[in-house]
Amino acid sequence: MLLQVENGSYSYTKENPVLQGINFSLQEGEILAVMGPNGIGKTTLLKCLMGILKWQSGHSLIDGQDSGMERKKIGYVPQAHRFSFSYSVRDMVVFGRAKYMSLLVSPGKEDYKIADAALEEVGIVHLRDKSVSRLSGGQLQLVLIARALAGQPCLLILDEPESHLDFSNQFTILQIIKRLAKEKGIACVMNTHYPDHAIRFADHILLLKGERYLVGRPRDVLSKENVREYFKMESSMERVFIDGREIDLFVLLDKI
Ligand SMILES: Nc1ncnc2c1ncn2[C@@H]1O[C@H](COP(=O)(O)OP(=O)(O)OP(=O)(O)O)[C@@H](O)[C@H]1O
Repeated sequence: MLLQVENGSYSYTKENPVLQGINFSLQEGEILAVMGPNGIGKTTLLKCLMGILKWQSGHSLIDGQDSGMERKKIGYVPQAHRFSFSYSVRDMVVFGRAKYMSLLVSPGKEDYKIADAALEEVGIVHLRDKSVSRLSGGQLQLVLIARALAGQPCLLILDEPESHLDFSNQFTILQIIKRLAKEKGIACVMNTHYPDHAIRFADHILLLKGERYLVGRPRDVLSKENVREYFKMESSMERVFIDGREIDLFVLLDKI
């Protein structure tokens, strides 16, 4: 078991508990999509997993060790907001090595080698010398994934990795995440607002709702009944065959 969360709870104020008694686990190479209405606690969960916020009860373990002690094993991919500074893509990616470097020490040959391999892994070697302030949103998202990869994580945490991207770039990013998970065995936890992305790319969904939550296979978690209860929407999921492929199609029908 790579990631294990046991009885995790967190609240910013006593009156409003955000996460209560969360339990789930993730194996190497598995993708967990975290879903739920706005303001329900998805980002808070990611922050607890990364140790930016401390669980108030319970804990999370990576490879059986407290995740606070294993922070180097976690790579974080924030949402892609434009940078105004003019680092090159390569320098930005080598920042992913910072956790292995002592203060005031510059990255060495080996760090650049690992950064270059990360650029290659996500297919952006051609952007290597470009300034990060001159990238499109999709390119920047790939740079942020490469930066996280340069840290050689076994757990990637991604905050809405496909937000602000056109549907083609959304697909590209999610395919890359899936490939990294399956080929390199990296476990991924990503927040998403898109049910069809979770169904297509995730192995499990964690659906949050106030004091409750559900965790399980996408098809089970996003059942008609659950979507009605958690999002107040009518929906339907159909299994279809297109070009010889079996695909679960999720459709939102109406607000209740
Ligand atoms: N620093 C903070 N202090 C107090 N309350 C906070 C703080 N950060 C978040 N909250 C509250 O905690 C709850 C969960 O916030 P969180 O950002 O985790 O939600 P979310 O599910 O990620 O939302 P969204 O889908 O809109 O991004 C919200 O009610 C929010 O107002």
